[in-house]
Amino acid sequence: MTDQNKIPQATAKRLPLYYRFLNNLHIQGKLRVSSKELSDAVKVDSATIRRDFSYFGALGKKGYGYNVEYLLGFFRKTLDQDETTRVALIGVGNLGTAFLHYNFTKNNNTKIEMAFDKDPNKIGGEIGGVPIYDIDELERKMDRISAAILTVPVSEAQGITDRLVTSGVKGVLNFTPARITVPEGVRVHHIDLAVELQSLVYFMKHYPLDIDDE
Ligand SMILES: NC(=O)c1ccc[n+]([C@@H]2O[C@H](COP(=O)([O-])OP(=O)(O)OC[C@H]3O[C@@H](n4cnc5c(N)ncnc54)[C@H](O)[C@@H]3O)[C@@H](O)[C@H]2O)c1
Repeated sequence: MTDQNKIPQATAKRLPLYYRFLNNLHIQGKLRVSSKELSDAVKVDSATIRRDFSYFGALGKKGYGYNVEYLLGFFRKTLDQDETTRVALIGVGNLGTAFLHYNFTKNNNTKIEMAFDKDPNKIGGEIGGVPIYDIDELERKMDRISAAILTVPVSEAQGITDRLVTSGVKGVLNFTPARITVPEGVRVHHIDLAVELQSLVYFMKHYPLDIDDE
């Protein structure tokens, strides 16, 4: 097994991107891929790709590129593709409902197994094949769930997070604007579309891609 500690975090973050693209190539029967092709597809410059891949012991050959099968084998092991991570979603509102409809299992190894809400009209229902339980039953229902998606109102975020942590959750994908606090050993990734949009607009203004406009 490869020593994952040797891979820098920035590289590790790109692994799922690479994996998804290579898996599609593999399905199409492609045996090799050039760093240029990869770069165009995943929007990472080819120098970075070459550096990333050198950590995996995959050195591209000039005029040949990278062996798709070898890379996929490596990524599967590193990303533990064989083992599905069980995920719970808390808050089946606008955002939560959209996530439940989205099939996360199509391309990777995560699966939303269950959802929770406090609205009696939603409890007992099902969206995208995922059962919706009463939030009061969180501790009782959570079985081998290691990650959670948080799509509740901001005021509920910390309280729910505390309960998730007590139930053994080790990672939270936080869509609420709340800056939640967790004990050491629990990872929180915060996703804010407003920030992403602002950043896009900033780059559009200050780093325009269309050189004719300059
Ligand atoms: N990160 C982003 O880019 C982004 C974008 C839009 C919304 N949001 C945030 O995502 C969250 C959800 O937004 P939304 O538009 O889906 O809201 P929503 O009001 O449609 O949904 C919230 C859901 O949470 C449920 N809920 C409330 N309290 C609960 C509790 N204690 N336990 C379990 N469920 C509970 C409600 O019944 C409802 O179904 C909000 O915090 C919002 O600010 C984030």
